[in-house]
Amino acid sequence: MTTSRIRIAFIGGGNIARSLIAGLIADGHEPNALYVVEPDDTKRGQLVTQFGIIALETSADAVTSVEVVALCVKPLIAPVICREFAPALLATNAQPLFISVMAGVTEASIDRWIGRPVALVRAMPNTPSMIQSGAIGLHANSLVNHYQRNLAEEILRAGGLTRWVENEVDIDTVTALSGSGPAYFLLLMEALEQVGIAHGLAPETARLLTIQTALGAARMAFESDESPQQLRARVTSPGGTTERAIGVFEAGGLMLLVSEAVTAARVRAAELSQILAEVD
Ligand SMILES: NC(=O)C1=CN([C@@H]2O[C@H](COP(=O)(O)OP(=O)(O)OC[C@H]3O[C@@H](n4cnc5c(N)ncnc54)[C@H](OP(=O)(O)O)[C@@H]3O)[C@@H](O)[C@H]2O)C=CC1
Ligand SMILES: O=C(O)[C@@H]1CCC=N1
Repeated sequence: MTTSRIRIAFIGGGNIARSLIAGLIADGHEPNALYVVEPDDTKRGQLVTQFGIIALETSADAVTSVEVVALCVKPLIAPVICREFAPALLATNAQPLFISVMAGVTEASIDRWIGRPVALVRAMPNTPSMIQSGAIGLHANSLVNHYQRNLAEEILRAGGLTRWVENEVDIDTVTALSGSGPAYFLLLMEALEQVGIAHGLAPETARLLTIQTALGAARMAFESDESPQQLRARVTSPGGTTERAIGVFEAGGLMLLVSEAVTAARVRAAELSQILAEVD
């Protein structure tokens, strides 16, 4: 079977599932091989209309008839959904590959809620996967075979760039860096746009200049062999305007602030793991 016909069931049809579904379809995946389990009637209807995929109300049928189950619900309802489909899974010989995108939900917790160890890849995508520009960290447990590892990578690559990490705990760092990362860059863009407007630019001009600057900086960093630091030095003329602005960022402790913010996100991922480790 070609990968484009592999049956994948998404449990939860929210932001991140939609990003991945959009990426897969843009990459040529057959919509009628994609299932989404979503309790809300209106959302189910929208998913069918938008993507032409198959929407189901409950997960039990889906998990026993697909090759891949993608767990895309909020971390705190992970125990509920695993327990919802576990009896159906345990009653059959179905051995789907599980892909979990849930922040802070450990492989051990998922095994415990399902009631037996399963082949599981933890993936940490981000919302730019919607336009195939995602950054996605992956970790496989010991039950994932070579074929499933390649399959998981191929599925997630439809959303953007993929990188495997060595240890499961590294997924918390990926979550804090690139999972949440689009929000950090967008926050800076919000700030630049607002200050442009405050200094008299037309709102549309401030927004477009900000967006294009972010895009240009990202593309330059992506396409160049030089580091962001080296590229930054080329914008920063001695005695010029950039140097003055960078001085203000440095005096305000930007590097430390970024470090504290990313560490806080990582700590939150670990907290979620801890809270959920206590749920049977
Ligand atoms: N958003 C992001 O940038 C990223 C998110 N993640 C992870 O992805 C996961 C999903 O996040 P996100 O997509 O933003 O969240 P959303 O709230 O957008 O999506 C979750 C979806 O699950 C649905 N749902 C609730 N209960 C059930 C159930 N019993 N069975 C099936 N579906 C159910 C919700 O429906 P309803 O709203 O009707 O309750 C909702 O549509 C999270 O675990 C998060 O950690 C990972 C990387 C990035
Ligand atoms: O904020 C969150 O918890 C999720 C995980 C990474 C991005 N969004």
